Amino acid sequence: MTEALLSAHKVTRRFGGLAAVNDVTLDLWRDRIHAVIGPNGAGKSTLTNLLSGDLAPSAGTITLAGREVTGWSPERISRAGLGRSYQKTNIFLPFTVWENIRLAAQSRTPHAAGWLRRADGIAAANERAERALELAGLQARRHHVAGAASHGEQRQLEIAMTLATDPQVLLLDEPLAGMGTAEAERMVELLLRLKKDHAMMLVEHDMDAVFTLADHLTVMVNGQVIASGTPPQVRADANVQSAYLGEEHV
Ligand SMILES: Nc1ncnc2c1ncn2[C@@H]1O[C@H](COP(=O)(O)OP(=O)(O)OP(=O)(O)O)[C@@H](O)[C@H]1O
Repeated sequence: MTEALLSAHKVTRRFGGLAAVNDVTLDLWRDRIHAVIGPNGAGKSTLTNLLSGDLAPSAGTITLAGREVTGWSPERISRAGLGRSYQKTNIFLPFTVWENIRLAAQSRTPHAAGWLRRADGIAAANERAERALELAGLQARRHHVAGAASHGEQRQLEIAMTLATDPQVLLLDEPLAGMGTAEAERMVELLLRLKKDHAMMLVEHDMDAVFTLADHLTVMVNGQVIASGTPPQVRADANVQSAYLGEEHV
């Protein structure tokens, strides 16, 4: 059996007396979407920050593609194969869609000495950017100024910029936030396309999308995992029903 691409083992993060993430264990596998859900303040963003290296855990270990990465900087974790989209946009609005993706791809180019190696790096960055543009379905928007793109297209662009760094693991923080029905449907299709070559963790409040997309669900409340399993298993869990889902998905 192949191993998980990303594993968090008994990860805890305290802020003073508060355990925002408390003893959380979770595995992300290629070709699977793992949704993390829970009410506001449950610890989902803190967990994402721990996995991406934006925060260091107070306890526990994180392994990425077979290497322990606990305490590594976000840049080093990104180079090791983790891509993360942020709730707050990282897009340069005056630049075109292509320029934004190209810049993200270039951030992965080593600062090689010598013009030949630099030229190789530039060609590789162009290829990564082309692939990301196509995967995200933004070819027709290539020359559009990012600031003039719709909200849904800007979210697609954020994902394309993440893809341009060639990640194996994707952490997506509310990719459907603020979207209308048609935009949300396009994003769901995109995420299903991306699942094929990536391990994906999805933090999302849109329960229809979560139950459409997720192969595995982890439910957090007050920093702790209260349930973890397939969507039918989680749907049937009495604790989850009372803590979070209410009646509509039962
Ligand atoms: N830097 C920080 N310092 C102190 N407390 C924090 C910090 N970041 C988060 N917290 C607290 O940790 C808890 C978990 O917050 P977190 O943002 O991870 O929850 P969340 O599930 O992502 O919520 P939401 O769905 O609203 O984004 C909350 O009580 C929050 O106030």
